Amino acid sequence: MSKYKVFVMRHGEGAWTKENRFCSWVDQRLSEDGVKEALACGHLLKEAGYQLDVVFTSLLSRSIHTAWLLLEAMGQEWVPVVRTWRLNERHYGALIGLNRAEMALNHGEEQVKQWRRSYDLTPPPIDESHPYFLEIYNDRRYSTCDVSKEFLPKSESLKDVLERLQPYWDGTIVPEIKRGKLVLISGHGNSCRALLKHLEGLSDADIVDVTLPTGTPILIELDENFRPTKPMQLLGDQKAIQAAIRKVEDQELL
Ligand SMILES: O=C(O)[C@@H](COP(=O)(O)O)OP(=O)(O)O
Repeated sequence: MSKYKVFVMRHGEGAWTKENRFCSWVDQRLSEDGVKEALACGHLLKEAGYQLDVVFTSLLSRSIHTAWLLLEAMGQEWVPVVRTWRLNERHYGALIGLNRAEMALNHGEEQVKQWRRSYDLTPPPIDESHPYFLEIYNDRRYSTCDVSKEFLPKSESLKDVLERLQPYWDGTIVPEIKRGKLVLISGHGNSCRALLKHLEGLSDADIVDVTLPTGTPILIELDENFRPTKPMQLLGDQKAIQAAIRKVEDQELL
């Protein structure tokens, strides 16, 4: 029997999703479609009668704006929004800013798929010569983290994301859920995949086939031991959701 419910969602479409570039820790805003997606999620949850108690986001604007828009559409703007770097998108290292299809031209589609979806492959790290290095590491938000700047990642596999996310899930989010709070996590494609791997008990091989569309709330129902009681549910029009998943999967195609 389900004791707890939690929503996990990837933010609305970001400006660089449209340009097919690895965005990762670069702070791009939502595209016009991304704004519409976030509002539509809010309407969907409102119509279903949900009342949120707390929303967790990353430190990146696209995840925070998604939370704000969703809460506005629900008429629940007062609900606390808690930000943490531990929900940031996976750090794509030297791949940040690069176009996926161009990468496939140079390295092959299979290599790009491996970089994007494998569990324990870490892309080459970012270094100071990278065009976005200073923009990321000189940003004041990263002085507010619970680890000092020099220990923040320079590249991450999905496994690394789960390792930095899990202590926050266990220590901060789970206690809120246990207190009976309805929690929504407005995260990113890969921070949400890491969390779903953990919650759904997916194998390293199975997580490779999980791709998340933007702006789609995923409802997870858990028993008292935080084990799923039913398959996760992507809420909304199922045909549109499948099309949106295919669109993300096809980003590395030539
Ligand atoms: O970093 C990015 O560009 C995407 C994920 O890229 P893929 O893993 O799908 O290539 O993250 P998000 O848009 O969810 O913040």
